[in-house]
Amino acid sequence: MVRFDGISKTYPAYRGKPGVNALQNIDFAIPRGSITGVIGRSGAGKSSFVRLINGLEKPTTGRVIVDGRDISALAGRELRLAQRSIGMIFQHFNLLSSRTAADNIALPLEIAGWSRADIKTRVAELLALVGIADKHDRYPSELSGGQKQRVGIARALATRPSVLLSDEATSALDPQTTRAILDLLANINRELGVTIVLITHEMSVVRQLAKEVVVLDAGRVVESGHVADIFTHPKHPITQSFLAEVIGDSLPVSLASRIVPEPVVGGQTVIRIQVRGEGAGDTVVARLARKLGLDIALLAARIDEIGGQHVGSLVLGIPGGEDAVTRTLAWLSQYQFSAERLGHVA
Ligand SMILES: Nc1ncnc2c1ncn2[C@@H]1O[C@H](COP(=O)(O)OP(=O)(O)OP(=O)(O)O)[C@@H](O)[C@H]1O
Repeated sequence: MVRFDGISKTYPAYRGKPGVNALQNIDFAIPRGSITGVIGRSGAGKSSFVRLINGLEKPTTGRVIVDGRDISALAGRELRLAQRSIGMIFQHFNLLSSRTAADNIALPLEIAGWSRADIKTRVAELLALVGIADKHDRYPSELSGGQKQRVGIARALATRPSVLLSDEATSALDPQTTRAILDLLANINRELGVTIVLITHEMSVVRQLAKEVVVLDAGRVVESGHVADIFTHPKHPITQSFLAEVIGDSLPVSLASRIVPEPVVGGQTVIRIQVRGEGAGDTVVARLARKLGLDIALLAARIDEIGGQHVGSLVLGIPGGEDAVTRTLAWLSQYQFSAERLGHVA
């Protein structure tokens, strides 16, 4: 388990630049064996958050406890020993270009003083684990981005850490390779029980891999919890904006161009319903049409899945004038669907 106890981090003023409160008043626990996504805009404090976990930064106040030990109080040899149980992978892989894949993976083991024979066995094991056993003697320049990140993952896991930190590890990869690397990380979490903490600005990464999420804004934790709960009921504007990246709130152009502000005789009122929760949107149109006896039109729909829950929106055309719209909105609010009026179409 990783625990932040009353953490704040201030970078001091430097060469005329003012000091920065990068993290403030953070009390937070990351459960053992979980996959936790840390999201936030640029400068929110994500990197500071993970650098505190592996002791690369010291907190200004508070303690960071990793597996029962106060990592923030350690220095020198004690810190280096503790850091063996915390692996890290990076956006640009950080491999040594003069070393083969195998020798890159061997590096932390050499530093930890393993014997040559043990290193050989362990490196072979790790190359197989990350699916590149055939790349043993390849140099980084001979590997694809995905293969380089596999080497990075193998190196990070070499000393059998209990925590793996990922700093935008898939940001430099194409979507297909990203998916493969995220699948690999999910397997590693499942099979080795390694706690994974991943910084990302990409919602698709959180959606595919994380079970828990921490939302940082201006150095504070503004929301945290299960991915499904947070994204079916996002409270903070930052969380809502991340969600909007996935489900979008733009209408199809052909529909948007038809919507007018004033009612159209014989036309429809356009409303948008937010869909949140498992199966939430499946039957709403049919139930609404049946209950109110209206020929409701489904004008647009976008539903996605996050943490096994549906999130998205349905855009409906309600015929029959103001009375029908009022009855529709009343019915929707009774079933806790939030709805907004977008205008009218002919
Ligand atoms: N070593 C440092 N010295 C001074 N200020 C720093 C240092 N590292 C980070 N900061 C500042 O602290 C704040 C938080 O930075 P941090 O890198 O933790 O955020 P981030 O969310 O990871 O951002 P990004 O997504 O852009 O990497 C920013 O205002 C940044 O400029």
